[in-house]
Amino acid sequence: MFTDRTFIVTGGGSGIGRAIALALGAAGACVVVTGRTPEKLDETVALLGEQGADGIAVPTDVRDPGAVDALVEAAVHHYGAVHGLVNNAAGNFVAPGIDLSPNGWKAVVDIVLNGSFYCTRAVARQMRNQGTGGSILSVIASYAWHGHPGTVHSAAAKAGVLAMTRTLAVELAPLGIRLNCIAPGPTETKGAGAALWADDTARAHVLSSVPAGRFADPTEVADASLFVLGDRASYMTGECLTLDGGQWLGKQVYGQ
Ligand SMILES: CCCCCCCCCCC/C=C/C(=O)SCCNC(=O)CCNC(=O)[C@H](O)C(C)(C)COP(=O)(O)OP(=O)(O)OC[C@H]1O[C@@H](n2cnc3c(N)ncnc32)[C@H](O)[C@@H]1OP(=O)(O)O
Ligand SMILES: NC(=O)C1=CN([C@@H]2O[C@H](COP(=O)(O)OP(=O)(O)OC[C@H]3O[C@@H](n4cnc5c(N)ncnc54)[C@H](OP(=O)(O)O)[C@@H]3O)[C@@H](O)[C@H]2O)C=CC1
Repeated sequence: MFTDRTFIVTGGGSGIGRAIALALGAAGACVVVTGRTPEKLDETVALLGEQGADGIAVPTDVRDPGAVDALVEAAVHHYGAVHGLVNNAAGNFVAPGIDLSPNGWKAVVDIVLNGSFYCTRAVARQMRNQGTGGSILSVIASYAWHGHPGTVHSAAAKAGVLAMTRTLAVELAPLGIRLNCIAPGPTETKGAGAALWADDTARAHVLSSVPAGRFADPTEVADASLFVLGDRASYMTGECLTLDGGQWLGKQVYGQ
């Protein structure tokens, strides 16, 4: 289903982004992984190579719109076209909003909301030029709609990404470009562990909020992402697929 298609995956050097990149590669796609740390991207490309898949690393800071344009140009230069984008790059930490500095707010909003817009805009322009259509997936979180104490920057930014997705889904549908979100629940990654549940108490607290009683594995998020990105979801746009073990429906997110 993904053969002869090229996908850009931001934050593709770790965690969920790497799992999505590897799943896309296993399904036949050419994968352009991006992020700020070249070594992590090179590791993903090596893993793609081990499974017989084709991928390249293009280090980019998604906060820089010029660098994002250059990322898309590099993908086109190497593979000839771009058919999909996964907005996965993110920053996060726990801080009460009242104590958050303007720069702390900006650090997260710049990566999550502004970065996702710059990437979406650049890739959609390329798809328009190609006349091919395409599929864009943004990784958000259910606190985009219910909020969460301690992560006002990320919750607000993810809510912005959801609104961006729904708005552009309508604008870009005539061009054959679909935009959707996926909202994973707590997922076992080093990045989220360090940012959100760094000690055993915090980890147990997060776990207690998940009716399914466990964290997600990044491969589970990747499997669902491939469904949304691929042709089996060809009439799905402006939507958000939640896979969180029942966490937000359980309404225990705010418990102490
Ligand atoms: C209680 C929460 C439980 C929630 C459970 C809900 C279910 C799960 C849903 C989870 C959804 C989302 C998950 C994720 O997003 S996980 C992704 C985690 N990965 C990363 O964060 C990787 C990338 N991270 C970073 O790059 C950095 O952490 C950062 C975002 C900070 C950006 O780095 P940068 O180098 O650009 O920024 P600086 O270090 O220069 O800092 C900029 C300002 O931010 C302030 N800051 C940074 N860390 C903290 C902190 N821990 N507390 C307060 N303030 C912080 C820093 O001081 C700078 O501000 P000032 O200049 O004013 O000092
Ligand atoms: N794990 C979880 O529980 C959940 C995660 N999510 C979302 O899933 C996505 C992946 O998170 P996860 O895998 O857990 O965490 P990671 O920390 O592993 O992933 C974040 C990635 O973003 C990249 N990144 C950060 N800042 C930038 C930047 N300015 N430019 C380009 N790349 C950047 C990082 O690479 P580098 O630092 O090298 O740039 C890293 O690869 C995020 O969008 C997160 O919000 C959603 C719900 C739950």
